[in-house]
Amino acid sequence: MLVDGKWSADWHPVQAKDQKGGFLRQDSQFRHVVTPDGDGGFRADAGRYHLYVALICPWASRTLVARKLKGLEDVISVSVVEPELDAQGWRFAEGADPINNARYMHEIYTAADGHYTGRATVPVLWDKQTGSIVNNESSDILRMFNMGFGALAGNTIDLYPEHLRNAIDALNGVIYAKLNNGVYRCGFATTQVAYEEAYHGVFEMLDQLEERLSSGPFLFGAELTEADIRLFVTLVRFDAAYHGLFKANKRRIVDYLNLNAYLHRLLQVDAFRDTVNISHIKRGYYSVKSLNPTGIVPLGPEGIALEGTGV
Ligand SMILES: N[C@@H](CCC(=O)N[C@@H](CS)C(=O)NCC(=O)O)C(=O)O
Repeated sequence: MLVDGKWSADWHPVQAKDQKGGFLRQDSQFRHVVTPDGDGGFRADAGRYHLYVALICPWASRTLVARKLKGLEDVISVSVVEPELDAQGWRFAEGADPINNARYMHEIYTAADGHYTGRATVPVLWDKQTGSIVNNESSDILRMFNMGFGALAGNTIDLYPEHLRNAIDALNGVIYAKLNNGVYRCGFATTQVAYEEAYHGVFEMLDQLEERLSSGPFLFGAELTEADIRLFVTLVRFDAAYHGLFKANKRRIVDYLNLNAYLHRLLQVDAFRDTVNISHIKRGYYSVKSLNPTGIVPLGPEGIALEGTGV
């Protein structure tokens, strides 16, 4: 991580733990918002913003799905980091960052704030005009892509409709705690007790969702919302990475009738399918040395040989 703008120690997935040895995720620090009229300082202009992502990362993938669903591909450009994290975290291949010409993601953070202390996470929404980070919190970026770009968006689908907002927020909250972040708490637990607590939460949530999706097609019936995006990015990684590497191994998604059908339903939509890259997902997660010291990437499971275009 960065301490006062300097890369301080080799990258490690766990920097903070709770009293039981549970994994704690850091809070995002850049929380500005892009709006159609720029009243908060960042106006939605075509070509002004750049999105930094990793295709292994569920949080970054949320933003990629939303960008594509809203038809913002020509408005917001993208850079993709290499799937494997090395001692300095996320790395760019030669030429992958035409905006800042960075070699590592942490350079984007120090370009925005020379005294930044924290992890250099993706996604990041970068403002080319002021040379700064607008936001590094995927849930904010998702909402910005839904409404903040106004008429620049290529279509009018509303992923956070007024009449469902409270219900979406409530569902997002439990799915995040027990499942989206729950799988990480399972994988990065440093005690048996923390692991078991996280494990039970993951499968309680999957069981509840299996039930909920018996009447679909989406989490809120016929309306596709941001809650579906946030669930999808975890489901699509589950059998390939979380079941094995993170020891979330009571069941796989293919073992659930409704969840599996839902996952495949979403995969028929370009914005979902095209932003998935299973090879990046497997290589990336299995490169985490503390969980997989040999770095061997498993060949299985079969039946998920899904290769999207990346972005
Ligand atoms: N709250 C952030 C979390 C982002 C996050 O943790 N991203 C991970 C990748 S999945 C990351 O970049 N980790 C690198 C690190 O922690 O050093 C969000 O949702 O945007």
